[in-house]
Amino acid sequence: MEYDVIMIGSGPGGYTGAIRCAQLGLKTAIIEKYPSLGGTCLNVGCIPSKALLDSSEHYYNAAHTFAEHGIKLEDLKVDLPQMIARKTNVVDQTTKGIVFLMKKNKIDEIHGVGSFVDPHTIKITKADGSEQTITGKNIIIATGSKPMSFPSMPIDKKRVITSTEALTLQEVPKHLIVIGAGVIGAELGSVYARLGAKVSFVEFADSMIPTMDKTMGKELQKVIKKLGADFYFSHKVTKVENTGDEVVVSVDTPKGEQITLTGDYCLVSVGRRAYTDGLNLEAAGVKADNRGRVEVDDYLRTNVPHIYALGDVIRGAMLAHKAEEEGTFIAETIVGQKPHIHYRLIPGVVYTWPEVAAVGYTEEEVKQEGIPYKVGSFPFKALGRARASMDVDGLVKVLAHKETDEILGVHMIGARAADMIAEAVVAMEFRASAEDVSRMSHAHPTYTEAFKEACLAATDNRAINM
Ligand SMILES: Cc1cc2nc3c(=O)[nH]c(=O)nc-3n(C[C@H](O)[C@H](O)[C@H](O)COP(=O)(O)OP(=O)(O)OC[C@H]3O[C@@H](n4cnc5c(N)ncnc54)[C@H](O)[C@@H]3O)c2cc1C
Repeated sequence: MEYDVIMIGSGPGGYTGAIRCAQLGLKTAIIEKYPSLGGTCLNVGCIPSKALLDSSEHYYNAAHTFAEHGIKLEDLKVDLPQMIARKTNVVDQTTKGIVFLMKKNKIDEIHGVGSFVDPHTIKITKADGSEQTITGKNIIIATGSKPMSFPSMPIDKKRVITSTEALTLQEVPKHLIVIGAGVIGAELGSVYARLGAKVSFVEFADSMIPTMDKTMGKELQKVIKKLGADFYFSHKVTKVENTGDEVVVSVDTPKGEQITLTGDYCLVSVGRRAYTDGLNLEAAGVKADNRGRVEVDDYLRTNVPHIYALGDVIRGAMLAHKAEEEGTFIAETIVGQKPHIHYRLIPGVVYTWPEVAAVGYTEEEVKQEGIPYKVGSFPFKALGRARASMDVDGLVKVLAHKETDEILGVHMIGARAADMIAEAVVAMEFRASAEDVSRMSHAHPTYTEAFKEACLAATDNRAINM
């Protein structure tokens, strides 16, 4: 065999796993069908969406909060093409960094569509039509996911768009209809709401971010409502039609009535599905489940023992850091180490402002599993630091075991929640109790005090109002 490991796909799971393989002395090749490395996350996902979220927050603050800080601006304008250009520049810099890391770790980078010829052989079809065939002792499928849609919502990439097109719009929509108020819909909807678009969320479930703790969805709705957005929960989209300059979205209400919403753009963000198109899994005998996800065991092995899979193409949360952990896990498994991933402790974040972040059980899950629990929560408006910065929206909610006080879940909405959740992950990895956290010193005044106070509240209702 030419390679110890062939990685198919260069997203966060693929490039992280390839680097760990190389660090462990395995001769590694990475195959990527696009000209740039980094996958969904770097090119059309995590990084560009965060770049636009930040730009839109700066604009919103300049327009709405600077005056109260005593900063006066005149003639404030949104220059969306410049925002998009900055985002593209951030993406380019980041993807170039991955190319550098491949070279540094002596990983062979091959561009083209990889497909199985047999369980050890991969054919790469390049953009110019030429082909190359390579063999590997181990093969890792890291081909990610693609946006989902339904036949009633045909994507035309002009007015009926997915997250990919929403990251490159050249004008701020007048009225953006977002189908699906999950993480991606909430983030991109809030970008354009902050830039001045009227945004309407149509969601089949009864709240925003429906897979997270219900309290978070309600709080997020309150802050997004302040941006002028409106919400159609428990509503079902039956038809989406591009009529030229407009998009008409037909919706069934919970009472069975039919209404139509008319906007200039419609973002379809109803989820993503595993991507294995063109891989020719059959030639290797690799099985996928009925949702198209590659089936893996606890070691991330497919039914063919030397073929592994990771990230969005397998079961579990579609998150970049989950894929990264799995890349490292597989590399270490191949060389006979005993790595560890604690799936329950993979945090989830929504990068709206304020941010939402969570780890562990939701309140709905502990109820469902019959785990005895208690709740402590603390509002941001009671934090000195939050008031000084005018970041008073949000709260921290801690779920702890009723008898042992072990922290079971932490849910935050508020400024810097995305960074603050790391403390909760560490605490839970070491099985800390709410009292353990409440007895650790947290600098004052900081946002992190909200976590300490929520733990105090969960321990014995001792939160101190700051
Ligand atoms: C708008 C948006 C925002 C997001 N924000 C976040 C966030 O903030 N945080 C977070 O954790 N997650 C976020 N995600 C999710 C995150 O992007 C994915 O979970 C992550 O990219 C999955 O990594 P992966 O390595 O499994 O696959 P991917 O990143 O999807 O990479 C797969 C790669 O495989 C390549 N490929 C596919 N088939 C072949 C083939 N046959 N041959 C060669 N190459 C192939 C693809 O071109 C792609 O480059 C976001 C997603 C979107 C869409």
